[in-house]
Amino acid sequence: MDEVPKPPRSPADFYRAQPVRDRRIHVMGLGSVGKFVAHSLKGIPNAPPVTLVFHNRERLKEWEESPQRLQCITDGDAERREGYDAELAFPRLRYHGKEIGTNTDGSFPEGSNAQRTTPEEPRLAYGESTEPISSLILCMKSTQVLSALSAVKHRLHKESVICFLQNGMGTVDEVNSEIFPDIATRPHYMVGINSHGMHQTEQPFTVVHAGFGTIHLGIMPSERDREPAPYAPQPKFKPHADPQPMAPAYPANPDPSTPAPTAATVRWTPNHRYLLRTLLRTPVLCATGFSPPDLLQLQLEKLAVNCVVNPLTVMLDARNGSILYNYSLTRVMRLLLSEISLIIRSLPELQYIPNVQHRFDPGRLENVVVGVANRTRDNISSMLADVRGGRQTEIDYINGWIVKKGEEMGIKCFMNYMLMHMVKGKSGLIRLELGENIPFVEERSGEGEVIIKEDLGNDIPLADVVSGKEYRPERRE
Ligand SMILES: CC(C)(CO)[C@@H](O)C(=O)[O-]
Repeated sequence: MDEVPKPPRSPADFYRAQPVRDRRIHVMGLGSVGKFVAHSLKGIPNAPPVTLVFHNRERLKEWEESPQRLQCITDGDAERREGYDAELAFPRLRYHGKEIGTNTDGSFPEGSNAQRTTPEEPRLAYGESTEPISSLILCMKSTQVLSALSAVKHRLHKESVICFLQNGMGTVDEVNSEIFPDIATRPHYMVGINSHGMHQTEQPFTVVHAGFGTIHLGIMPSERDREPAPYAPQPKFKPHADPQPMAPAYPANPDPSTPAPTAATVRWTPNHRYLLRTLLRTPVLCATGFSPPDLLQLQLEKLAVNCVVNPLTVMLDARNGSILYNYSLTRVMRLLLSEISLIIRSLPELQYIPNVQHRFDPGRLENVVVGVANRTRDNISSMLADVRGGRQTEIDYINGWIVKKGEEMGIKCFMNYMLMHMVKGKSGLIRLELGENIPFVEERSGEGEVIIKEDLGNDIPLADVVSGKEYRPERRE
């Protein structure tokens, strides 16, 4: 009879039994987060090979003509690291949720819906690669994940691991339905929540690490290895006195159609384990690992913060601290949080987790939001920065996710729906203004700064002075 292989007893046994064959880590999305992560990875002992994946030819050329170093500035000290490989992967353009391909130079093919990455047509542009990718960290904004991932999907296989480092929720679901619909060949996933503060400078390939934070990491159980059911934590202890299982204060399963939980244990693949351990042993990242249910709750807490701070700072065009100590804005915050709390507390995947009703009650969420707004009071939120820069915002993955979940559960989230469209409206206006370079509201005659002339005298009728009929005020340019 064949001997059944024993499960590995320690990480060392695991590595011996299932060695990591490919240590290379690809980083896509080379904004401040991508540069920071790639820079940090090269600072550890026995650093992994890191490939920077550029999204356009000009940027790759700029890199190749530079000393090929990433620079991170912390408290005024610049640290340069080198030894990176570089590649090119043109994002696939998407219109109305559909991929419409790209030319070899990355430009949009006129009137074409052809995709160039079919196996029969493997034409490669300079810098492109067809090598398989084992570990990929995605650092771009949620809005760019689908088009970026599409460009390398043929290089990812069922043992690859993708680490998502985006704000908001819903990206992974979109990737599943749009990029990897087949569960049998879908790569494994990890999710990270970043709270480091970073920004870019004029200097190329440089990031400023302005606020020390953490990265909360967790692996997502693959649907291949388990039934798609809510995550349930393994019971850690049993009460001695009472042989009955512990019952939460709220009914564990208010919705009879919700499937029963399965065990929260996950199957670790070598790539999973390797990428997670590599990120955990990178001190600057301050990364910590969490179980899937814990990570989900941390994501939802961050979502609640982003649902309030980000759109309000956009509408006010002000720093994060502006929403504090303001009676009217507190009313707005509470209305938003009452909807957000209801949606989160109704999520079927949280029903088996104890204390969810208290952790996500509106009062506690308000404390969390106010705490973050206070700690980051001098920051410009990422959404406000996007709106000011004429870029697409992540609102669909923040308030939009709450609205969408509400629709699925039959709960109407009016406040979040309105705020989402206010942000989209404002962002659209600014993008038009920036794109066409036309001032949107032109002054009418008689409007503008009024300069009172010294010699008007008392004999001029007040009405004429005010209307500017006879003595039209001069305007300053
Ligand atoms: C917490 C937060 C709002 C602080 O600026 C940040 O997540 C952001 O800017 O999106």
